[in-house]
Amino acid sequence: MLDEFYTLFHEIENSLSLINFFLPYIPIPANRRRDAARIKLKEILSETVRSRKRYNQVEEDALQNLIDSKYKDGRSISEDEVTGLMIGLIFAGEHTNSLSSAWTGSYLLNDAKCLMTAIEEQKKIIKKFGRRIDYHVLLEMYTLDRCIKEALRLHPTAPMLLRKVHKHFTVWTKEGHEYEIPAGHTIVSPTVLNHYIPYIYKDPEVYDPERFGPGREEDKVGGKFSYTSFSGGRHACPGEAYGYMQMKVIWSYLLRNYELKLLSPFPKEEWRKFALKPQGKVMVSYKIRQLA
Ligand code: HEM
Repeated sequence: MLDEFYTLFHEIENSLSLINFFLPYIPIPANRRRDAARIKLKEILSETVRSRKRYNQVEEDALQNLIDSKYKDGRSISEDEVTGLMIGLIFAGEHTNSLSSAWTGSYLLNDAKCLMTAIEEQKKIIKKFGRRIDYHVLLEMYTLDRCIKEALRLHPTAPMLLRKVHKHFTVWTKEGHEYEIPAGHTIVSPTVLNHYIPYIYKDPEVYDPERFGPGREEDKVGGKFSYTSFSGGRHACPGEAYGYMQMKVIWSYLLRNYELKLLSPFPKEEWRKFALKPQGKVMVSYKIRQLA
C-alpha cells in the first residue's frame, strides 16, 4: 500500500514542468499519468474516509482533522474536498523535502569542511544526549539547520512566487526607481534570483552555511523577504518547522550511521522541471559506521 501510494505521488511529481506551469492541462503523456495517479489516490483516500465513518473509527491525524472540520456556516467539508486537500498537503511536504534533502546531502558530501563541522556537531550532541533523536535533540542541531537553510537558499524548491495584486501599490527600489503596481496584475517574485543578490548575500554563489550564523545573519540584512525558500506573508509555508525537522532526522541519522562519499559529479539543476531538482542521479557510496 505504501509503495503504491509513493509510486502514485511520484507520477504527480513527474508532471512538474515549466510547460505545465503555463498549460497545466495540455494532453502530454506525463499529464495523462498524473491525472490517472490523482484518480487512484483519490480512490484510496476516499476508501479510508468511508471506512472510518462506517466503523466510527477516530484517529489522531491530519486526515481526521479534515474529516471533522466544518465551514463557518456549520457545513461539513465534502469527501472530495477532504481527499483533494490531503493530496495537496502530502504533495506540498513530500517532494519539497526529498529535493531539499538531496541538495543538502550533495553540498555536505561535496565540501569536506562543512561535512566535518556537521559531523562534529553530531558527536557533541551524542555526548550530551546519547544516541536518541527526538524533538528537543533536533532543536540543538544548529549547524545542520544552517547547512539545510543554505542548500535551500541556493536551490529553493519553488523558484518563483506568484501573487495576484488586489490593491494598487507603489514600490521603490534601492536605487530610487519608482514602480506602480496596478490591481489585477500578477506579480512574480523570483526567489531563485533574490537569493543571489550580492548586497544581501556575500559571495552569493558560494555554499557557506555560516552566513546564517550569529554575528552574520545575512538573511536579516535585506528585511523579512530576503529569504523566501518557504515563501512569505499570508501564504507562507505552514510546514517549514516540520520540514526542517524531517530533513534533520534524515541527515543526522545518515551522518551518525554511514560514512558517505559523493561518487557522481556535483549535480546541476534540472531547469525543465518547475521544482529545481538535481539533474540525473546523485550517486553516493556508503560504509556503515557509528559516530560516538
Ligand atoms: C523543505 C520543505 C518545504 C519547502 C521548501 C516548502 C516550500 C513552500 C513554499 C515556497 C510555499 C509557498 C508557495 C507560494 O507562496 O506560492 C509552500 C506552501 C505550502 N506548504 Fe510548504 N514547503 C516545505 C515543506 C512543507 C511541509 C512538510 C508541509 C506540510 C506537511 C507543507 C505544506 C505547505 C502548504 C499547505 C502550503 C500552502 C500554504 C498556503 O497557500 O497558504 N510544506 N511551501
